[in-house]
Amino acid sequence: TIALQHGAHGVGRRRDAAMEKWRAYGLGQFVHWGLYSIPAGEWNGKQYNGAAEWIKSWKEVPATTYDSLMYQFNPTKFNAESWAATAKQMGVKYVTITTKHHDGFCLWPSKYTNFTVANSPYKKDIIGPLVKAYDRRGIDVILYFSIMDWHNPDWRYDIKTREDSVAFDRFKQFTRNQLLELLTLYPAAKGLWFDGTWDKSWVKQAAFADSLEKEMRAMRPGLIIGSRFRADEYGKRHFDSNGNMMGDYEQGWERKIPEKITDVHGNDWDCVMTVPENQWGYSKIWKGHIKTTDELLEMLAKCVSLDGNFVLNFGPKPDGTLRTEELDLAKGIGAWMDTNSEAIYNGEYAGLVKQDWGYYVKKTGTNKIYMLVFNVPVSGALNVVLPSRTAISKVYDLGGPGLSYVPEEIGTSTYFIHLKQQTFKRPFVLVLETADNSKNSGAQYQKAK
Ligand SMILES: C[C@@H]1N[C@@H](C(=O)NCc2ccccc2)[C@H](O)[C@@H]1O
Repeated sequence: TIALQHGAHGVGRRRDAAMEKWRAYGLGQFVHWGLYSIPAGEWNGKQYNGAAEWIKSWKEVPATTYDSLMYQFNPTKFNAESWAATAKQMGVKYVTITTKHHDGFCLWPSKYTNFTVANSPYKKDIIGPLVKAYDRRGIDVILYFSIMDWHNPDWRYDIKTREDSVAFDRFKQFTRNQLLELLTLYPAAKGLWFDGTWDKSWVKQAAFADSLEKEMRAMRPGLIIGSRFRADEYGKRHFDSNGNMMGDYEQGWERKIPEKITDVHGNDWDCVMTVPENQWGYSKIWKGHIKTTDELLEMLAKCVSLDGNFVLNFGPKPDGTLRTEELDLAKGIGAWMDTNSEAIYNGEYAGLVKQDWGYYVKKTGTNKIYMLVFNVPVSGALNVVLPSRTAISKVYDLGGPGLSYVPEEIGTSTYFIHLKQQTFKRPFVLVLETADNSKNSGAQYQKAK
């Protein structure tokens, strides 16, 4: 191993209560809201092809003109309680909310810049009411913060000159001030989701970022910070020069999901996902494929089956309301969660051979295994292979009370579960209870029917 001054602070998973709770969330909500929600991917009647929250970087958009959008920010229909109620009904256990995106506009009245809600027609703090509304419903709040800040004149993409260095030192103090301000103003926040940390200027700040991370953790014991915050002194991000993960969970899964368990290296992680292909902020026109409820449920199942959390993004409208498509998805996911959420919450990798019919989730600390079924085989028989010396002791359908199954043993710890109906409209969950059958030598196979 390489001697590192600013590498990972620990090896392996955090075992404290705060992180155990984070690990158990399963389903989360992301909220991207800010000045970019006003143009919503369009400028002077022309569509911007990139992500709506990046429109300030579009050559057609003069930065100062973009910044004057602050004088139009007046979400008269904003109601934190209704956003939180929608999230509660959807079944999310945590929410990640943008406090400041790359454009530099702050949704809280920061005293370190004028580019905040305080100087908009709306005037009021947005973050405070959101933290309160979600927190009192038992939904933990994580604050998203972009290090990259296109509004602050001291921001640099790289540090080449003495002047760059002097300016960026001011920027680092500004960043530290804002982060300590957020932790002070919103003590209920359980974590920080950092973004905009890939440019050389920040990657070179291993020492500063390391001490800032330590300072924030000291200020808020249990604080959860992901792998995207800081690099080690060799510029290594997410995993340090010894291959140890930075931070408490891997933050590399942006709009993508790991395929197999070895892709996650035994770490905690979350996948953040957009409903359209690549729009986080509100975009007037959603181009390309819009994910359906069942697609999103399958992504959720896949993430939880591989030891991760699935975080679905919402991009509220400039008036503060949620768009219909997102409300409908929240309702559809919520309806499925009403019946099946026990297969999602406190779920972990079951360690079983992956089958085509769907995903296994093991209930942490139990021998209960859930089968989340998305693809019913034409045979109607779901194959289950358990570790040798393990048997199925019980199988029942989470959705159909009283619907239970007698598995057919077709080999050592190998079974078919014969479904009783052919067509299913929605993904469904079977619950497996297993037992150790090591005492049975040469188990008697059920005669094939
Ligand atoms: C959570 C999303 N991250 C912002 C972004 O700039 N992503 C670009 C990116 C894509 C993949 C790895 C790092 C950065 C997007 O604008 C969203 O805020």
